[in-house]
Amino acid sequence: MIALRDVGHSFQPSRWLFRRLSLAPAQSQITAILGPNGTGKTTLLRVLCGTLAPREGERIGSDAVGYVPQALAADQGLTALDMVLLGRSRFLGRFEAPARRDTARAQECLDEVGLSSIAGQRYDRLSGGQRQLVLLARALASDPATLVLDEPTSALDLANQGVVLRLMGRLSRERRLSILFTTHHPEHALAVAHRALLLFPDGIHVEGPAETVVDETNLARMYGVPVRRVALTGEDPSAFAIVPLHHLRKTSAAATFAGVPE
Ligand SMILES: Nc1ncnc2c1ncn2[C@@H]1O[C@H](COP(=O)(O)OP(=O)(O)OP(=O)(O)O)[C@@H](O)[C@H]1O
Repeated sequence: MIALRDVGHSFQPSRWLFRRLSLAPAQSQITAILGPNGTGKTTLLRVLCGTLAPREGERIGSDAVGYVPQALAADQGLTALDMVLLGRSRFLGRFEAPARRDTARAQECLDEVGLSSIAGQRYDRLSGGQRQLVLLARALASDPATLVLDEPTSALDLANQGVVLRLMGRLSRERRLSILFTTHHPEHALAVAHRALLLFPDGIHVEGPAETVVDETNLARMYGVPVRRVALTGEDPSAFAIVPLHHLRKTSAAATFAGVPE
């Protein structure tokens, strides 16, 4: 498995994004990473993947990590299936072409994210959400022990958010993958994650069972907005919504402008 011991990183002198951060994600465990914009979530994922050396501390382990970035520009002309096949590159020799089994595995992974019908379409012409799902399929095609996803639901509609959350649950249960993902949706963390890591704007972090640390107090402190966890009556007893109290009030200006009586 991959683990971090006492890592810290800063891009500017004496402005640490995080410090003394340790993580030891277990097999079959899902960890959600939450924090306001710019607190270092993507930076931490890069450290986890081994593509960025931390200023302090160490990354331990050499298992294969599948990384799903937020977005990726593609060479023109690559199809969705070509993109997923890139995930097989760690199994191929330097100038070796993918074998039939690699193509079959890539197709299987596209199917897993519900996109087998667009296998032949050009990746650079897909929608943002479709690209996000193709990148997830690419990571799966590398058959990783650890899957690291950067805001995997950010470009997805409500139904596809559910597809990805359910898929993460299934991969952790059935394939025993260790999964880490960043999100701006606390309810997604509570729905699927066993553990949660919260990055606060002052460089402090908290890690623990998701049910314990993703609470109203920590969310309000982290985002600087009061937050309520509201039970949804008439639903499953565990169904709830996380509601930020922005105290917004619409004016009637637009309706008046359009000549619509109030
Ligand atoms: N290569 C880099 N060089 C200099 N500064 C960087 C670099 N990469 C990120 N940063 C800075 O580090 C900080 C954290 O960036 P990061 O992308 O990790 O935040 P994040 O928590 O993922 O944000 P968001 O929620 O907006 O995606 C930001 O201030 C960003 O500008």
